[in-house]
Amino acid sequence: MTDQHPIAVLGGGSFGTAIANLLAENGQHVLHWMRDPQQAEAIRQNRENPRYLKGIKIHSGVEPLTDLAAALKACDLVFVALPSSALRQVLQPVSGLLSGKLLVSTIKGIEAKSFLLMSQILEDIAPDARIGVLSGPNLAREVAEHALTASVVASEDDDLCQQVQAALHGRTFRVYASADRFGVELGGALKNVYAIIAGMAAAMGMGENTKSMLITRALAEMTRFAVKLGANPMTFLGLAGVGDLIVTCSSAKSRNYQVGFALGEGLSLKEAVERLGEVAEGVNTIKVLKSKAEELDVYMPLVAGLHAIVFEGRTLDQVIGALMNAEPKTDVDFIPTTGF
Ligand SMILES: NC(=O)c1ccc[n+]([C@@H]2O[C@H](COP(=O)([O-])OP(=O)(O)OC[C@H]3O[C@@H](n4cnc5c(N)ncnc54)[C@H](O)[C@@H]3O)[C@@H](O)[C@H]2O)c1
Ligand SMILES: O=P(O)(O)OC[C@H](O)CO
Repeated sequence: MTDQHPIAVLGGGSFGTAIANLLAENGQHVLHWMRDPQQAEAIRQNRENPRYLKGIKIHSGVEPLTDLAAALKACDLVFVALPSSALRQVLQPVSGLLSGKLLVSTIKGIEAKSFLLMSQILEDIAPDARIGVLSGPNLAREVAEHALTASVVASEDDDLCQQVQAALHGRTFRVYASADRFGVELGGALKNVYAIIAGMAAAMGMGENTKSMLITRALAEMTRFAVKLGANPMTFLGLAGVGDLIVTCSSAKSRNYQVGFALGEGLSLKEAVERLGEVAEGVNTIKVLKSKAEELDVYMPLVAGLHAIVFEGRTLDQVIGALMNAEPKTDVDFIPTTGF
């Protein structure tokens, strides 16, 4: 199904560019909003976004533009691929144009002051909009290079899910639907923190057993936290939970993993972030998550350990020692005891 209207993608970084290209390859006319006029002009001229997706040809159906109001007025379906730190600042001033729109956040972050997820911020800014999220194991470069990929669109609004599936589903990109917007979105935000830890472990030369332990204990920890917030633990067994956790904790293409790798090599957080030069949402999530876990009294030793290394001056050896010597725990917290 081809939408009558163009589709807007907000954000000129790697994921916005990858999503814009996918939509255009599916026959959609895409208005790709970015703040940088030079970047928009370069894409218009050269059909490439060299800073964020070097070497990827941008489809002729993608129209880069810097007039946000024009993009929003022309489109009903809007994908939002901005850094979490920019969301309010970009969309609050144009909130009057968002009423009735289908707003789909691809942002994997948490607002520090409020602990709101990005689709909750969209609700706050645009109470009359229809809201969804897109999340899953979706490294932008691999999406753009047509690696076979699956994602999840999540919303209480079934029609929104169907419209997103119709627009994005293609030869190399498969979109599953979920009604659990909160769980899907929370999984995407939480896994970034564990990818930093996995990158650190890789830099220290740790083995495959260690990687597997980290990913599995990360899943236990994030699920425990999510359940405390009222989320459905089963969602964490899907693409946007364990699926995204695996890819981000395993791939040097992940920016969060790269930050962790740099920390493991001995760089400071500031140096690691500067060397990356792109968004690694997990960096901001560490503090927010640590304090929320304490407030809710949820046991999150990996988050606490990472926080201790990055913000409390503890060494990797001290934290690893404390983690390995901690009292043994139960493997799986949420085993149903009836119904089998
Ligand atoms: N890159 C991926 O593989 C990937 C995959 C899925 C989801 N995401 C999520 O998508 C979101 C965006 O990430 P990305 O990878 O595209 O980031 P990126 O680092 O590749 O690019 C960020 C973009 O945002 C723009 N930007 C920054 N501040 C802005 C502002 N105030 N106003 C307007 N534009 C601004 C930058 O100019 C840049 O174009 C993040 O939350 C990320 O977690 C990324
Ligand atoms: O590069 P990262 O670490 O932001 O991860 C990208 C995506 O979230 C992977 O699904």
